Amino acid sequence: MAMSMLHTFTATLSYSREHSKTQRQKSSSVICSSRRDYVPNYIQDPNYVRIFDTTLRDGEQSPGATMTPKQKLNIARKLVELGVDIIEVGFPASNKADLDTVKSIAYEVGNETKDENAHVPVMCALARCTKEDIDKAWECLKDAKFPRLHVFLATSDIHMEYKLRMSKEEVIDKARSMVAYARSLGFTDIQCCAEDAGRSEKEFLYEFLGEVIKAGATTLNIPDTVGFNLPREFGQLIADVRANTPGIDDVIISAHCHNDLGLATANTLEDIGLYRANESGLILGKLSGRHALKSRLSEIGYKINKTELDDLFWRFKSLAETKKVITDDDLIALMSHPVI
Ligand SMILES: CC(C)C(=O)C(=O)O
Repeated sequence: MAMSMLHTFTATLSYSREHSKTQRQKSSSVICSSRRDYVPNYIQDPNYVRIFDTTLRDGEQSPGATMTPKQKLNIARKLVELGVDIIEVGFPASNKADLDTVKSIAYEVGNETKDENAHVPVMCALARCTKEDIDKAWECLKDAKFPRLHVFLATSDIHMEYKLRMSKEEVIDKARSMVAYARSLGFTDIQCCAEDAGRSEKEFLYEFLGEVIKAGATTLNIPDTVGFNLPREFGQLIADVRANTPGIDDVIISAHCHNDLGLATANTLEDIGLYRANESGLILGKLSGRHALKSRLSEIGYKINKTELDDLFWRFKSLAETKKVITDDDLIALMSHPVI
């Protein structure tokens, strides 16, 4: 079961977020202003987050969530209106109906329009790591303005042993050669997915990802395929991938989280607008005392003496008169401007 931004109420669909190395979440006005010059492996504005919507593909995997071709086209049009950057339109090799639908949606909404300022999203199709699947994806997307291939292969021990029956070396070899094959057909925008990344052995994952970057992948999809990761763990996984994958600065990282434990949004947004309480569950505000302040500071890494606490406490109190909650960022700002 996965989840989407659009269909959270059904808890069925999938929701991905892409960002470059230094990105954080940003407002929709920034999203609109930065979208125009699409470069697959590079986002000019370091604060811009690309939205990859897989309602039409992963969303359909939930029991009872199947859609007719007409419904899919209507949804695709709505996604364009919403300004979604990348629409995963389907999995052409899975059945003929999907192939036809991907082709027609790519034609209807993924092409140049007369209005050169109109938003044309990237059209993405899923494929296993086989030539047949990749050929079908290319057949559907080759005339789109921005065609993207999403190719996947599992990297967790359990999937490699029991589903793929392949060794680590074979998995790397296959992924590398299929990314290169997609390039040879004409795909210049290739999203490579390490399926079940959330349960994969990390050193192997870095190696796999590094190799597909060398072969020509432009986005790396890091999924929590079985909806099993917790937010801190998933955040750490992304941080580790960033820190340890060779060539990572040349690609975009995409998070793809499933909602089996109800954590897809929290896992995806590495920030969900909640204030973090201290270990005893308290939020800092105008009623907080010295002890609470000192203990939160220590939790975020500041050790201060009595004199420093005296100084800080009164500045903290006067700030707390002006806002409801004092965040960690506020504390960091207060600490970086000591009066004594
Ligand atoms: C098959 C891939 C792309 C996926 O949806 C997942 O791993 O969650």
